[in-house]
Amino acid sequence: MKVVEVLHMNGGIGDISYANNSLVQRNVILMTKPIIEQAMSDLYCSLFPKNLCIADLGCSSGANTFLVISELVKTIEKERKKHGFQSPEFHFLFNDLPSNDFNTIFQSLGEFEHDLRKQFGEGFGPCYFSGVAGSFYSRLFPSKSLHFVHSSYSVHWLSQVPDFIEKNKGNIYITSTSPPSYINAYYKQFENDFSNFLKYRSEELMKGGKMVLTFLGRKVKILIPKNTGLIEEEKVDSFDVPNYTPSPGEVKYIVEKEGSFTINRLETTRVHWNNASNESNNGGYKMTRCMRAVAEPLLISQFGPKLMDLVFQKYEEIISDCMSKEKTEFVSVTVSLTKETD
Ligand SMILES: C[S@@+](CC[C@H](N)C(=O)[O-])C[C@H]1O[C@@H](n2cnc3c(N)ncnc32)[C@H](O)[C@@H]1O
Repeated sequence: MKVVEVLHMNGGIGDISYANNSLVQRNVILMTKPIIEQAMSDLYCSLFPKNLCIADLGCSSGANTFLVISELVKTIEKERKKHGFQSPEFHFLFNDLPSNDFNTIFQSLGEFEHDLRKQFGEGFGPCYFSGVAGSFYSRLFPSKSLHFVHSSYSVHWLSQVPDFIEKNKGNIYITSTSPPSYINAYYKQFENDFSNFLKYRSEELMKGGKMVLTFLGRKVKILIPKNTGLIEEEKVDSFDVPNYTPSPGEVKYIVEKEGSFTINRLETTRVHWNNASNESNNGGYKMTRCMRAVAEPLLISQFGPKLMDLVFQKYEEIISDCMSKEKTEFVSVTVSLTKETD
């Protein structure tokens, strides 16, 4: 499987689209808002740039990327008014893999810019928007061209499924019974990918530039339905999900080992699944739609489209049962970084 070609969220604005099922990710962004705000305000007040270049990496196709941008703009507008400066020229860069539904973003840009102008009034901007298709595990932008990089719930996706010595029979992801060599292969892949990510961003960010990254972190109970005979066993055994949920310690270790960035903040947040889906009764249904919007294209690439309704029906049963019995929560790890050197 070539992750770069296969991975994307469900596009469009339909029932099972990412755009309509990304409330969990929205709530995560809202929870990490103070960290994003502080990083942006520190950056603005140390450089007072006249042109400001901001990139959202793994932006997908929903409104969450606009939420991040408008929060960043709010912080900058507040600070520049306080200091009596003119509004900077904004350049916003939306990045995702080539198969992402960029059209949904582009079609919303007019309305988004109109809302920004309405909110910030005379003297705001101008704003320029660009879509950048490509993997963030490669160079995406010119050297020292960026002031600020944001990425939420994206960098835990790996560039590839690692090479395994031992298979993880009957499962498509790490579970408590996975062989240690399988878990280690995932960690090594994450370490390699995240180090490359840091290296490329350090080349693209200017001195004093900042980056806030949020990962889906460890300690989440992994709810993957055991194969119940719906799908041939060999197909399950030959498929592994290309993502790794790191612990805060692992993030810290890799950032320090790579050496290009200083850590300003490293925080863990927890979002209860019922809060995450804004539902107290129908949480299982909502969470299933959210998972489907994220995972379906990947699953279709291995198992075909026919069984998807049935697979997610089963998933909903398991997840609803689990949510009714125990505390189910997402753990997010957020790190705020500065590139101190030239
Ligand atoms: C769960 S979505 C998060 C979207 C958005 N940031 C949010 O918080 O709602 C993860 C996104 O990361 C993108 N992604 C994964 N690996 C990537 C890579 N190597 N380069 C660029 N984007 C990637 C996926 O295509 C997907 O759109």
